[in-house]
Amino acid sequence: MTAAYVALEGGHVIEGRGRAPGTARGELVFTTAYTGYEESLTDPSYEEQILTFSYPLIGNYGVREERFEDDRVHPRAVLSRELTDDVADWLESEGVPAMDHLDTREVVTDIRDEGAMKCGIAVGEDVTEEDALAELEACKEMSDHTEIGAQVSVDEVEVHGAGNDGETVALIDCGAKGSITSSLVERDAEVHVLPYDASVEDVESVDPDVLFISNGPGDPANYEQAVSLVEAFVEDTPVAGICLGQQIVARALGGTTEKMTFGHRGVNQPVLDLDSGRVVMTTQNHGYTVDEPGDALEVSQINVNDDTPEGLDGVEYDVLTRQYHPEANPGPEDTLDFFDDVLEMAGDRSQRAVPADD
Ligand SMILES: NC(=O)CC[C@H](N)C(=O)O
Repeated sequence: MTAAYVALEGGHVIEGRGRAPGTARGELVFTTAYTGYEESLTDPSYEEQILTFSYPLIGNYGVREERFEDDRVHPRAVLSRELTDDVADWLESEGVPAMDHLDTREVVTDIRDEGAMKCGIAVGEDVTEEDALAELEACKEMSDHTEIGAQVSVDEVEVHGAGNDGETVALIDCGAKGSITSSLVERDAEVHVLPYDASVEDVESVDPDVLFISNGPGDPANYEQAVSLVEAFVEDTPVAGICLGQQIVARALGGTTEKMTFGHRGVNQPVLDLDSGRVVMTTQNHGYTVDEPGDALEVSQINVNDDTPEGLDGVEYDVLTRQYHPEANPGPEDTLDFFDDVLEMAGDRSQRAVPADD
């Protein structure tokens, strides 16, 4: 049996069974999702994290590329009670260490008590506890990954749905899940995917009907350029955001963000819409949250478990954001109408922009 050790912040080491070799370090988090492991493992928002699945059996319906949200696995390592060979082989081929046969209830309880924490992992024929502890020692705080956007963004502009007759979207790619783009293209939008550090001129050259800030990994405080884009465009152009995007929009408009203890990661987070009184089940993956939205934004939706802001509306400006993942993938599709609402908001703008008859 291949040896496997995971070292938690504070030095507690847990032994398991090696399933994919290698050493790694990252912020230890857990998801409660019981399906959707292909989507979660390819979600760029897990960059620089080590993902623990609390559901005990992962991989029982194989690995299919059409489910991927990006072209590679993003967590630095994977912990599970039981991983199937399909998933273990996939992770090995991606160079992502994985272990199973450990008590993931213990790991999840530690994270819930102590918060998302630094972690080191070592898996292989000859590895020792010390190898996992050395990784832990070298692990950085998530907020110290200041260039994390560059690790996950496109390098060049990509256009999806070219020639579609719907709205034009400038999607700032801070680590966007593929299904955000496809949800927009399915609704006839032409989506210009721009790098996370795109300039005001880059966005102007697209002349978008809506500026859309994507999800992404790490601390929203490390996305200053995206914050300045929202500041530059919000008076004249509708603005939308998902997850990291909500946090960036809030920071741009006078709000603040903070780190949560262990965050929300799963596919059954209940969210209350304050206007309609309707509760929807949502997919989530975040460790930061909007603390104060600021005067320019009002909270439209809250998390039923802890009252944190799940949706923000502009008070004067056309702004619509969600902390959860309305595109699902994985998870429930209760919230896909967010994309209709965003494109309707964008359409109102493009109609305003039509020159008056003379
Ligand atoms: N899915 C996301 O966009 C995550 C946002 C941010 N990195 C957080 O952890 O809160």
